[in-house]
Amino acid sequence: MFKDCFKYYKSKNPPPDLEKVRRINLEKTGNSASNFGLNPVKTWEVYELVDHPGLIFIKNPFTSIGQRYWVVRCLQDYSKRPNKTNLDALNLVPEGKEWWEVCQNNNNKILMNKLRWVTLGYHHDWESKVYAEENKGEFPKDLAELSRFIAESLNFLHFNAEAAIVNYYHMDSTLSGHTDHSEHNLKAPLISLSFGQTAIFLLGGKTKDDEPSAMFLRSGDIVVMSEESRLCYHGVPKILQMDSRFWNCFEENDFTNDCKNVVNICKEETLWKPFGDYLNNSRININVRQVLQRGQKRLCSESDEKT
Ligand SMILES: O=C(O)CCC(=O)C(=O)O
Ligand SMILES: [Fe+2]
Repeated sequence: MFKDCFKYYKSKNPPPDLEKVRRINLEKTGNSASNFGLNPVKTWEVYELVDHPGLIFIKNPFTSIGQRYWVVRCLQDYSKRPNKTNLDALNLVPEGKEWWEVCQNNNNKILMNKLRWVTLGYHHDWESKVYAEENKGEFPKDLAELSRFIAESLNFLHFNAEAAIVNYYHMDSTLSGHTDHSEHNLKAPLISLSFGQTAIFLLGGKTKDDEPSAMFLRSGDIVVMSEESRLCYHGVPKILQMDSRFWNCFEENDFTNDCKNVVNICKEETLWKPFGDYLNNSRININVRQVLQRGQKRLCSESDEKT
């Protein structure tokens, strides 16, 4: 069922329907939203899918400059060593140099499209499907704070961002149906942020036989997978071209943040241009997870588990 649906959306351009949703009213009002490039919480449009309890959708709560901020972080900063990327195995970026810098200096479009994922914090080993203590990098403080702010706004308290996968999609990229089950803490929600071109997102059930629902994920949209939906199959069969109004509409300009050089790039059109050019044919998804149970200090390494 999931596979058939995946193929259907991959080959056609059907509009997904998202009719069966219920609106959620948030009682919370966070003051620090603007520090993260978010509009005030009281203006957020938040929905839960009726057929998938626990799947929460926040319709683009970001300001344009806020969207730009996270895009610059993903392209220029999170892609840097020692964070692990799919490029590590390919030896395409010379020692001492960084991917984004090399792409810009040589206008290297081929290399630009080769980056598919970066992991932050605990690295998820795709082969063994485990997170290991030895494989841990530093988790970016700004992304951890953004994630906690989003979680708390939805009443998920004490969310600790410990791992993230940043997925970089181009117009022909897909992500096949899977569940995210390697985290030790499966009660904590999974927070997914999308920027750039639009994705068709499929959300199925606990098995591949359940019929999935399809929805558009546009630039700035946030999906939170929690409770019953936390372990459901999901995937991205198609990326669709969108216009760039989401990150180019400057009605506001009061964004301040510790990363002054990033904010400066977001506000200066000439500095922003290469990032905007990338985004015109790409989608970036940041998928944030809590790995540990609350109170658990560290993961057991494999040898600990055996003894
Ligand atoms: O790109 C997306 O919207 C989903 C990404 C995802 O499911 C994952 O990284 O596990
Ligand atoms: Fe996933």
